[in-house]
This record gives sequence, structure tokens and C-alpha cells, in this order.
Amino acid sequence: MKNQDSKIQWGTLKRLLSYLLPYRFRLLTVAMTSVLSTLFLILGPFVLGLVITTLFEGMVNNGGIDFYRISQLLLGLAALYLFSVYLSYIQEYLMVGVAQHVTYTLRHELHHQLMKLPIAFFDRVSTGDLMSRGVNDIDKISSTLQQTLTQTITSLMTMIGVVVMMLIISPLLTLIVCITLPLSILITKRIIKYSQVQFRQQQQALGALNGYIEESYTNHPLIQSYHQGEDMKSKFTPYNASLFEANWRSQFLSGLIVPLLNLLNNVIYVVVAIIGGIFVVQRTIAIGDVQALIMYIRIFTQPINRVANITNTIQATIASAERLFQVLDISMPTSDYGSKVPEGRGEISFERVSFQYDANKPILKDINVKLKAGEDVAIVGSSGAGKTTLALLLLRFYEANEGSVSIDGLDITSIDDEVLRRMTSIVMQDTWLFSGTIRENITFGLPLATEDEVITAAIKARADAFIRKLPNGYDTHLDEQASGLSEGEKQLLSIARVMLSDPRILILDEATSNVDSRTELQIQKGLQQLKQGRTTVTVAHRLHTVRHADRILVMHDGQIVEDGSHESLIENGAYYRHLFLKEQQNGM
Ligand SMILES: Nc1ncnc2c1ncn2[C@@H]1O[C@H](COP(=O)(O)OP(=O)(O)OP(=O)(O)O)[C@@H](O)[C@H]1O
Repeated sequence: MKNQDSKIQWGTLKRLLSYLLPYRFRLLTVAMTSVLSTLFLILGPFVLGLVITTLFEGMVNNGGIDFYRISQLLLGLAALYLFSVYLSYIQEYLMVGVAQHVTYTLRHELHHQLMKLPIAFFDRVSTGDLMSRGVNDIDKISSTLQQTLTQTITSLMTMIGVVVMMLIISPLLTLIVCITLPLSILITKRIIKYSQVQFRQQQQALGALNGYIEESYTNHPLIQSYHQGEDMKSKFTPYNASLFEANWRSQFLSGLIVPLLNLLNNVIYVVVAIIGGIFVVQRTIAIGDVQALIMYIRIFTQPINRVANITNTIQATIASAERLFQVLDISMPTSDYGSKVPEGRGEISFERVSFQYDANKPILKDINVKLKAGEDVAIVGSSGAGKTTLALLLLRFYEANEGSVSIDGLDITSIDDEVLRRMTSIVMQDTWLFSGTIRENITFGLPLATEDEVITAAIKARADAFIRKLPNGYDTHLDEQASGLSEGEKQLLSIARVMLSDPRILILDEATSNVDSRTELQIQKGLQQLKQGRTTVTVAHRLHTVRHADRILVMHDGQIVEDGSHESLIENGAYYRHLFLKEQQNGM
């Protein structure tokens, strides 16, 4: 996947903005309220200046202070501020809504896309990376949408408005203030430049530390059993130290901006106060105007910093949007998927099937085989021969590069995904359970199953007995790792789930390899029940477990080299006989 680009990607920005189109009227209102609220804020210091001038002149001219005018002005000022706050509230309210709607839509699209993507995609992208796209990148987009628009408008309006007001009050003093402007921009830019390098290093150090923490926490039992705790602790130190360094530098540098700008501002205040004081004495400017000018200078520097940050934020957000769109843009293989369920009982045919995961590394080579409905077929062969791959093609987790795979006479690429999943099921070595109750785990994919159907499936799968011994029976809650269950029990649950979904084709990935012999017997019984009336394809890693299969396909280097029953293969299949004898010698 492409990396972040330092230049703004206009196409991505345009596409991101297109998500805002449905909310254009709300956005227009936000823009108008932003302009108005900023205008009101800008008028504030001017009115306050008038108050001070009135007060000052009343005292100096001995004509008495015009309290009526002052109270009028103060009331007007209060109204201005209140109205400005009210407008800010409206714009915030609308913007939060728009940003959250867009975020909701993006999350929805991403999730739907992930549910549709072929398994091959997940081989290429790590779960951590996908989670970061789904959580961090969407978060980034959300917060930018929420803040950037109003910030841009208010910052620009403030800058323009303040300059106009200052020019009205005193062009000369405005000129003095504006001369210092490039200096403050220079300071901010310089520091931002350095601190950005540090922020990037901070993110990298954080990523490395997270990766290390994840690895050491998930492998905790392994670390303990090999007494590697001390070693892991010492390996942690450099990760922690580099994050400390990067954090320290970035925070220190960004913390420098405010005091430095404050220093610069104070110098400007002093200059304006001295020159303004001289002008007041010369009666070329009112004292309230000097006061207003100083307030404007204070307001003026804030939007400069904000605008400097906005471009960085937009760039980072576009990078996030790009990462999201990369996933959304992955096109699915197109075919005339029909929701037609082919008639039949599970006949399978591989015709001239070739497949490779990576270019120029053929895994399956010209596979031609037909399996009869209801046949119990085992695939055996050396490690890496392509047994699992052949089974996965049947589930269309991957699609053949050449040739076709058919079920009951229908090419599986023309069968709707959902229909295909109802026709075929797999029981893997690694059981797939998720957090939820035992019942929810069994009814996964068939939420409308009745209680009777669930229990019958569990009884047939030999799972009912152990489920009833659990504290809450079928309502017992499992965590993500189903840590309360043994490996064998997890497999029995998986068998119950498949039993309930009642597919016509069953794929078993030698599900019984890592359990004790008593549980293995239970599982074998469950599987025997499950196999009844279905075509079964067992990917076997040990030959003795499949010697009773109706038919054994022997694979070697991506091809089926022998095909027959155990007895016939022992007699006529040189390669099978070799594998069988080797296994017996190894005492398996
Ligand atoms: N997702 C994948 N991406 C790339 N190559 C893969 C992928 N899965 C498997 N392979 C490669 O394809 C080849 C066949 O793998 P497969 O799992 O089908 O073999 P197998 O006969 O089932 O082996 P085993 O008995 O060890 O499970 C192996 O060389 C393997 O490294």
C-alpha cells in the first residue's frame, strides 16, 4: 500500500469533501455564523475603546462623565459578546453533527467493504494496520472536519477584521504591528518545522513500543516458560527510552512557541504603548483607541498560529483519508453471482485448476478431479503440497487463476457468496469463537435457529453434555479467546455450529490434532455424525486418521499424484505407501 505523500493530494481532498455535499446547507449556515460571530468579537475592543475614551474625556474635560453613553455602550458590548457566543454555539452544534455523520458513513463503508473483501486481502494487510485505518484514521478525519472549517473561517475573518479595525484606528501603529508579523510567522514556522520531525519520531517510537508491548503481552506464557522475563525487560528499555526522548523534545519545542510569541507580543505592546502615549498627549489619537489596538494585537497573533497549523492538519488528514480510500477502492472480482442454489447433494469438480498466491510461484498445477455426492474424501501429502489451498479454493476464499471449480454442476464463481457459504462449511484446527454466549456461538450465521434445533445440533456434535455442565449452560458467556473452554470443547462447539448450518459439503482441516485421546474420541464421534449425508473433504496431516475414508487423494508439489482407497493405494500407490511407511516408522 502506498505511503503518505508530503504534497496535498487534491483528488483525495475532493473525494473527502464530496462526503460533505449532503450537508451543504448546514455548512453554509456554519460559514455564515462563523463570519458573524467573528465580526461581533472584533467589534468588541472597538466599543470598549469608546467606553474608555468617554470615561477619560469626562474626567479630563471636567464636564462630568457621560454615564448614560457609557451604560449604552456597555450594554451594546454585552449584547455583542452574548450574540457571538450564541452563534458559536450554533456553529459548533451543526459542525459536530456534520462531522459525526461523515465519520459514521466512513465507518459504515469501511466495515461493509471489509466484510466483502476476499481472504487474499487479509494475507497482505496486518490486522493492526487495518485497525489503525478503521480507528485512528477515521478519528483524524472526524476531528479535522469538526474543527478545520470553522477554524479556517474564523481565523481568516479575524485576521482581516482586526487589520481593518487597526487601520481605521491608526494606520501608522498598524504598520508597526505588521512589520513584526513576519517575525512571529518565522518563529512559529521554524519551531513547527523542528517539532514536526520530533512528532514524527514520536509516532514511530510509539508504534515500535506498541508493537513490542503487544508481542510481549500476547506471548506472556511463552516468555514465562522460557524464563525470558528479565531479557524482555531489558529489551523494553531502549523502546521506552527512545519514546521518552522523542516525547520530551517534541513537547519542549512545541511548548517554546507560546513563550516566544508572548515575548514578541510584549515588545509590540511596549512599542504601541509608548508611541500611542505620545499620540494621546499630542491629541492625535484617543486613549481608548490605544487600548483597543493593544487588544487587537492580542487577538491578531492567535489566528496566525492556527492557520500555520491548519495546513499540517489538512495534510495529515488527507494521508488518513488516502489510507481509508485505498481499502474502499479495492475492487471485488466481478461475476454474474446469482442467488440460485444449485440442485444437488454436493458433487464437486475441479477442472484444469491452477492457482498461485504470488506471481511465478505456482501452488496448484492443473488439478482435475471429480468427487461424488456424499463421498468421504481425504487429501494427504507432504507439507506444503497444496492440500489446504485446494480446500480453500472450494470455499472460494481464493479464486483459481485457471480452470474452474464447480459444485453440483455450477461454477462457484457464479454462485452468490451467501449461497456458497450455506452450501459449504469448514471446521478448522484453530476454532473460531468470539465473545458472546455459547448459544450465540452455535447460531452464528443462523440467528433464527430455534432452541430445539440448537440443542439437537449440540447433541449430535457431542457438545451438549459439557455445555450443560457449564455454570449457565447455553447462556454461558465466552470471552474472545473462549478461555473457559478446553481445545477439545472449542472444537465440539465448532462442530455443533456446522451441524446446525447443515451444509451439503464439509471441509475438515484435520480438526483433531491437538487434543487428548478421550476428547479426540468424542470429536471423532461428533464428526462422524456431521459427515452423514454430506460430501466431506478432509485435509489430513496424519495418514492413520483417514485410512477409513472412501477415497484418498495424494498430493505432491501441487498435483494429485495418486487417487484411491487406503487398501488400493497401499497396493498400487508407491508415493502413498512411502508416506504411510514413513509415518509408521516415526511411530505416529
Ligand atoms: N496465504 C498465503 N500466501 C502465500 N503463500 C501461501 C499462503 N498460504 C499458503 N501458502 C504457500 O502455499 C504452499 C501450499 O500451502 P498449503 O497450506 O496449501 O499446503 P499444505 O499441503 O496444506 O501444507 P501443510 O500440510 O503444511 O499444512 C506452501 O508453500 C505455502 O507456503
